[in-house]
Amino acid sequence: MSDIVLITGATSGFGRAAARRFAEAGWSLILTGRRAERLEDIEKELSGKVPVHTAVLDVRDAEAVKEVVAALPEGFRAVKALINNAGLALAPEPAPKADLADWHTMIDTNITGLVNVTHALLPTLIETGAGASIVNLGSVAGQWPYPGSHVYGASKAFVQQFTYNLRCDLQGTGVRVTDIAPGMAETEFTLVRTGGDQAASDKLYGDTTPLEAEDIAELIFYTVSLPAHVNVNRLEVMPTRQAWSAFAVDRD
Ligand SMILES: NC(=O)C1=CN([C@@H]2O[C@H](COP(=O)(O)OP(=O)(O)OC[C@H]3O[C@@H](n4cnc5c(N)ncnc54)[C@H](OP(=O)(O)O)[C@@H]3O)[C@@H](O)[C@H]2O)C=CC1
Ligand SMILES: O=CCS(=O)(=O)O
Repeated sequence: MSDIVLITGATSGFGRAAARRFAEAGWSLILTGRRAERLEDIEKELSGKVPVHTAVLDVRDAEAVKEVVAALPEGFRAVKALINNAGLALAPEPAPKADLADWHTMIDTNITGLVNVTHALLPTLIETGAGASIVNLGSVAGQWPYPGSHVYGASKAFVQQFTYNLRCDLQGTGVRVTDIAPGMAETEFTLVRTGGDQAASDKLYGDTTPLEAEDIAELIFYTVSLPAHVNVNRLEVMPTRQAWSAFAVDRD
Protein backbone atom coordinates (compact mmCIF):
# COMPACT_ATOMS: atom_id res chain seq x y z
CA MET A 1 0.00 0.00 0.00
CA SER A 2 1.28 3.49 -0.80
CA ASP A 3 2.12 6.08 1.82
CA ILE A 4 -0.61 8.62 2.60
CA VAL A 5 -0.22 12.39 2.95
CA LEU A 6 -2.85 14.89 4.08
CA ILE A 7 -2.28 18.42 2.79
CA THR A 8 -4.29 21.42 3.99
CA GLY A 9 -4.66 24.31 1.56
CA ALA A 10 -4.08 22.10 -1.48
CA THR A 11 -6.05 24.40 -3.80
CA SER A 12 -3.20 26.82 -4.51
CA GLY A 13 0.47 27.67 -4.07
CA PHE A 14 2.66 25.43 -1.91
CA GLY A 15 -0.15 23.00 -1.08
CA ARG A 16 -1.06 22.33 -4.70
CA ALA A 17 2.60 22.03 -5.71
CA ALA A 18 3.17 19.62 -2.81
CA ALA A 19 0.20 17.51 -3.97
CA ARG A 20 1.85 17.22 -7.38
CA ARG A 21 5.25 16.38 -5.85
CA PHE A 22 3.86 13.65 -3.60
CA ALA A 23 1.83 12.25 -6.51
CA GLU A 24 4.99 12.05 -8.60
CA ALA A 25 6.46 9.85 -5.86
CA GLY A 26 3.37 7.61 -5.75
CA TRP A 27 1.85 8.75 -2.45
CA SER A 28 -1.93 8.59 -1.90
CA LEU A 29 -3.31 12.09 -1.41
CA ILE A 30 -5.86 13.59 0.96
CA LEU A 31 -6.35 17.13 -0.29
CA THR A 32 -8.31 19.82 1.53
CA GLY A 33 -9.21 23.46 1.09
CA ARG A 34 -12.29 25.65 1.03
CA ARG A 35 -12.65 25.99 -2.76
CA ALA A 36 -14.51 22.92 -4.05
CA GLU A 37 -13.89 23.65 -7.73
CA ARG A 38 -10.15 23.88 -7.23
CA LEU A 39 -10.21 20.57 -5.35
CA GLU A 40 -12.11 18.98 -8.24
CA ASP A 41 -9.50 20.30 -10.68
CA ILE A 42 -6.54 18.91 -8.75
CA GLU A 43 -8.34 15.61 -8.19
CA LYS A 44 -8.98 15.35 -11.95
CA GLU A 45 -5.35 16.15 -12.65
CA LEU A 46 -3.82 13.64 -10.23
CA SER A 47 -6.30 10.80 -9.72
CA GLY A 48 -5.09 9.05 -12.88
CA LYS A 49 -1.69 8.67 -11.20
CA VAL A 50 -2.44 7.99 -7.53
CA PRO A 51 -5.46 7.51 -5.22
CA VAL A 52 -6.88 10.95 -4.32
CA HIS A 53 -9.45 11.82 -1.67
CA THR A 54 -10.62 15.44 -1.42
CA ALA A 55 -12.58 17.19 1.31
CA VAL A 56 -13.87 20.75 1.36
CA LEU A 57 -12.63 21.96 4.71
CA ASP A 58 -12.21 25.23 6.52
CA VAL A 59 -9.47 24.46 9.04
CA ARG A 60 -10.89 27.07 11.44
CA ASP A 61 -13.87 24.79 12.11
CA ALA A 62 -12.70 22.25 14.71
CA GLU A 63 -15.83 20.10 14.40
CA ALA A 64 -15.56 19.96 10.62
CA VAL A 65 -11.90 18.98 10.92
CA LYS A 66 -12.80 16.10 13.27
CA GLU A 67 -15.58 14.97 10.91
CA VAL A 68 -13.30 14.96 7.86
CA VAL A 69 -10.69 12.91 9.71
CA ALA A 70 -13.31 10.49 11.10
CA ALA A 71 -14.81 10.05 7.62
CA LEU A 72 -11.57 9.21 5.82
CA PRO A 73 -12.36 6.29 3.51
CA GLU A 74 -10.68 2.90 3.62
CA GLY A 75 -7.25 3.24 2.05
CA PHE A 76 -6.78 6.82 3.30
CA ARG A 77 -6.77 6.28 7.06
CA ALA A 78 -3.17 5.42 7.93
CA VAL A 79 -1.85 8.93 7.32
CA LYS A 80 1.95 9.08 7.34
CA ALA A 81 2.50 12.78 6.68
CA LEU A 82 0.47 15.82 7.64
CA ILE A 83 1.33 19.03 5.80
CA ASN A 84 -0.14 21.94 7.77
CA ASN A 85 0.01 24.42 4.93
CA ALA A 86 -3.33 26.29 4.96
CA GLY A 87 -2.71 29.86 5.99
CA LEU A 88 -2.83 33.46 4.98
CA ALA A 89 -1.74 37.01 5.62
CA LEU A 90 -4.17 39.93 5.56
CA ALA A 91 -3.95 43.63 6.34
CA PRO A 92 -0.58 44.65 4.85
CA GLU A 93 -0.97 48.14 6.35
CA PRO A 94 0.68 49.05 9.70
CA ALA A 95 -0.97 47.82 12.91
CA PRO A 96 -2.87 51.04 13.79
CA LYS A 97 -4.64 50.89 10.42
CA ALA A 98 -5.36 47.15 10.40
CA ASP A 99 -8.87 45.76 10.87
CA LEU A 100 -9.38 43.73 14.02
CA ALA A 101 -11.41 41.24 11.97
CA ASP A 102 -8.36 40.58 9.76
CA TRP A 103 -6.22 39.96 12.84
CA HIS A 104 -8.77 37.45 14.09
CA THR A 105 -8.90 35.71 10.70
CA MET A 106 -5.12 35.25 10.70
CA ILE A 107 -5.12 33.90 14.25
CA ASP A 108 -8.09 31.63 13.52
CA THR A 109 -6.50 30.23 10.37
CA ASN A 110 -2.75 30.16 11.02
CA ILE A 111 -2.93 29.20 14.68
CA THR A 112 -6.33 27.72 15.55
CA GLY A 113 -6.69 25.97 12.19
CA LEU A 114 -3.25 24.41 12.37
CA VAL A 115 -3.88 23.28 15.94
CA ASN A 116 -7.30 21.83 15.00
CA VAL A 117 -5.87 19.65 12.24
CA THR A 118 -2.84 18.59 14.25
CA HIS A 119 -4.95 17.56 17.24
CA ALA A 120 -7.34 15.55 15.06
CA LEU A 121 -4.51 13.64 13.36
CA LEU A 122 -2.11 13.08 16.24
CA PRO A 123 -3.54 9.67 17.22
CA THR A 124 -3.23 8.44 13.63
CA LEU A 125 0.30 9.76 13.20
CA ILE A 126 1.39 8.21 16.49
CA GLU A 127 -0.11 4.91 15.37
CA THR A 128 1.87 5.19 12.13
CA GLY A 129 4.95 5.77 14.28
CA ALA A 130 8.48 5.70 12.90
CA GLY A 131 8.76 7.77 9.72
CA ALA A 132 5.55 9.74 10.27
CA SER A 133 5.85 13.51 9.82
CA ILE A 134 4.12 16.76 10.57
CA VAL A 135 5.34 19.63 8.42
CA ASN A 136 4.14 23.06 9.50
CA LEU A 137 4.36 26.04 7.16
CA GLY A 138 5.87 28.85 9.17
CA SER A 139 7.53 31.85 7.61
CA VAL A 140 10.58 34.07 7.85
CA ALA A 141 8.01 36.48 9.32
CA GLY A 142 7.90 34.26 12.40
CA GLN A 143 11.53 35.06 13.13
CA TRP A 144 12.22 38.46 11.60
CA PRO A 145 10.06 41.56 12.19
CA TYR A 146 9.05 43.94 9.42
CA PRO A 147 6.44 46.70 9.12
CA GLY A 148 2.96 45.39 8.35
CA SER A 149 3.71 41.90 9.63
CA HIS A 150 2.08 42.43 13.07
CA VAL A 151 -0.30 39.50 13.66
CA TYR A 152 0.83 37.51 10.60
CA GLY A 153 4.44 37.29 11.81
CA ALA A 154 3.31 36.61 15.35
CA SER A 155 1.10 33.76 14.15
CA LYS A 156 4.09 32.22 12.40
CA ALA A 157 6.20 32.60 15.55
CA PHE A 158 3.52 30.47 17.18
CA VAL A 159 3.98 27.88 14.42
CA GLN A 160 7.71 27.69 15.13
CA GLN A 161 7.32 27.30 18.90
CA PHE A 162 4.42 24.85 18.56
CA THR A 163 6.62 22.78 16.25
CA TYR A 164 9.43 22.66 18.82
CA ASN A 165 7.07 21.95 21.70
CA LEU A 166 5.34 19.17 19.77
CA ARG A 167 8.74 17.62 19.14
CA CYS A 168 9.28 17.39 22.89
CA ASP A 169 5.91 15.76 23.50
CA LEU A 170 6.24 13.36 20.56
CA GLN A 171 9.70 12.16 21.48
CA GLY A 172 9.63 8.38 21.59
CA THR A 173 6.69 8.07 19.19
CA GLY A 174 8.78 8.24 16.02
CA VAL A 175 6.69 11.17 14.72
CA ARG A 176 8.86 13.94 13.30
CA VAL A 177 7.88 17.61 13.33
CA THR A 178 9.29 20.34 11.11
CA ASP A 179 8.76 24.06 10.67
CA ILE A 180 9.47 25.13 7.08
CA ALA A 181 9.89 28.91 7.05
CA PRO A 182 9.96 30.37 3.54
CA GLY A 183 10.71 33.92 2.52
CA MET A 184 9.17 35.59 -0.51
CA ALA A 185 7.47 33.07 -2.77
CA GLU A 186 5.22 33.80 -5.71
CA THR A 187 1.82 32.21 -5.11
CA GLU A 188 -1.64 33.69 -4.50
CA PHE A 189 -0.36 34.80 -1.07
CA THR A 190 0.03 38.51 -1.93
CA LEU A 191 -3.21 38.58 -3.89
CA VAL A 192 -4.97 37.36 -0.74
CA ARG A 193 -2.99 39.68 1.53
CA THR A 194 -3.89 42.76 -0.52
CA GLY A 195 -7.55 41.84 -0.99
CA GLY A 196 -7.10 40.92 -4.66
CA ASP A 197 -4.70 43.62 -5.84
CA GLN A 198 -3.06 41.91 -8.83
CA ALA A 199 -0.89 44.96 -9.59
CA ALA A 200 0.53 44.93 -6.05
CA SER A 201 1.27 41.23 -6.35
CA ASP A 202 2.92 41.64 -9.76
CA LYS A 203 4.99 44.55 -8.41
CA LEU A 204 6.23 42.59 -5.39
CA TYR A 205 7.35 39.61 -7.43
CA GLY A 206 8.47 41.59 -10.49
CA ASP A 207 12.08 42.51 -11.38
CA THR A 208 13.47 39.89 -9.00
CA THR A 209 13.48 36.11 -8.65
CA PRO A 210 11.13 34.95 -5.89
CA LEU A 211 10.86 31.39 -4.67
CA GLU A 212 8.39 29.27 -6.60
CA ALA A 213 5.74 27.01 -5.08
CA GLU A 214 7.65 24.04 -6.49
CA ASP A 215 10.78 25.02 -4.51
CA ILE A 216 8.87 24.72 -1.25
CA ALA A 217 7.07 21.56 -2.39
CA GLU A 218 10.47 19.98 -2.98
CA LEU A 219 11.63 20.92 0.53
CA ILE A 220 8.44 19.56 2.07
CA PHE A 221 8.89 16.30 0.20
CA TYR A 222 12.58 16.14 1.08
CA THR A 223 11.87 16.62 4.80
CA VAL A 224 9.28 13.87 4.83
CA SER A 225 11.40 11.49 2.73
CA LEU A 226 14.50 11.57 4.92
CA PRO A 227 15.31 8.38 6.85
CA ALA A 228 13.04 7.86 9.86
CA HIS A 229 15.81 8.71 12.33
CA VAL A 230 16.31 12.22 10.86
CA ASN A 231 14.19 15.17 12.07
CA VAL A 232 14.63 18.57 10.45
CA ASN A 233 13.54 20.97 13.19
CA ARG A 234 13.33 24.13 11.12
CA LEU A 235 14.20 25.02 7.56
CA GLU A 236 14.41 28.72 6.74
CA VAL A 237 14.68 29.44 3.04
CA MET A 238 14.78 32.67 1.06
CA PRO A 239 15.25 33.56 -2.58
CA THR A 240 18.93 34.21 -3.23
CA ARG A 241 17.97 37.77 -4.14
CA GLN A 242 16.24 38.43 -0.80
CA ALA A 243 18.05 39.35 2.44
CA TRP A 244 17.41 41.34 5.62
CA SER A 245 17.17 45.11 5.77
CA ALA A 246 18.85 47.59 8.09
CA PHE A 247 17.34 48.66 11.46
CA ALA A 248 14.91 51.55 11.06
CA VAL A 249 15.68 54.74 12.99
CA ASP A 250 13.14 57.47 13.67
CA ARG A 251 14.90 60.87 13.28
CA ASP A 252 13.90 64.47 13.94
N1 LIG B 1 4.00 32.77 -0.39
C1 LIG B 1 4.82 33.17 0.54
O1 LIG B 1 5.61 34.12 0.36
C2 LIG B 1 4.87 32.45 1.85
C3 LIG B 1 3.82 31.71 2.35
N2 LIG B 1 3.91 31.09 3.58
C4 LIG B 1 2.85 30.27 4.13
O2 LIG B 1 2.68 29.14 3.29
C5 LIG B 1 1.33 28.66 3.37
C6 LIG B 1 0.77 28.53 1.97
O3 LIG B 1 0.74 29.81 1.36
P1 LIG B 1 0.84 30.03 -0.20
O4 LIG B 1 0.81 28.76 -0.92
O5 LIG B 1 1.94 30.97 -0.43
O6 LIG B 1 -0.52 30.89 -0.42
P2 LIG B 1 -1.82 30.63 -1.32
O7 LIG B 1 -2.71 31.78 -1.03
O8 LIG B 1 -1.43 30.37 -2.72
O9 LIG B 1 -2.43 29.30 -0.68
C7 LIG B 1 -3.01 29.29 0.58
C8 LIG B 1 -3.81 28.02 0.77
O10 LIG B 1 -4.38 28.05 2.09
C9 LIG B 1 -5.74 27.70 1.99
N3 LIG B 1 -6.51 28.30 3.08
C10 LIG B 1 -6.53 29.60 3.48
N4 LIG B 1 -7.41 29.75 4.49
C11 LIG B 1 -7.94 28.52 4.73
C12 LIG B 1 -8.90 28.03 5.64
N5 LIG B 1 -9.51 28.82 6.54
N6 LIG B 1 -9.21 26.71 5.62
C13 LIG B 1 -8.61 25.90 4.74
N7 LIG B 1 -7.70 26.30 3.84
C14 LIG B 1 -7.38 27.60 3.84
C15 LIG B 1 -6.19 28.20 0.62
O11 LIG B 1 -7.25 27.41 0.15
P3 LIG B 1 -8.78 27.89 0.04
O12 LIG B 1 -8.78 29.36 -0.21
O13 LIG B 1 -9.33 27.08 -1.08
O14 LIG B 1 -9.35 27.50 1.35
C16 LIG B 1 -4.95 27.91 -0.22
O15 LIG B 1 -4.99 26.61 -0.72
C17 LIG B 1 0.60 29.66 4.26
O16 LIG B 1 0.55 29.13 5.56
C18 LIG B 1 1.48 30.91 4.22
O17 LIG B 1 1.34 31.69 5.38
C19 LIG B 1 5.06 31.18 4.32
C20 LIG B 1 6.11 31.91 3.88
C21 LIG B 1 6.12 32.56 2.60
O1 LIG C 1 5.25 34.52 4.88
C1 LIG C 1 5.49 35.14 3.86
C2 LIG C 1 6.76 35.73 3.57
S1 LIG C 1 6.75 37.36 3.98
O2 LIG C 1 5.75 38.08 3.14
O3 LIG C 1 6.41 37.55 5.41
O4 LIG C 1 8.13 37.86 3.72
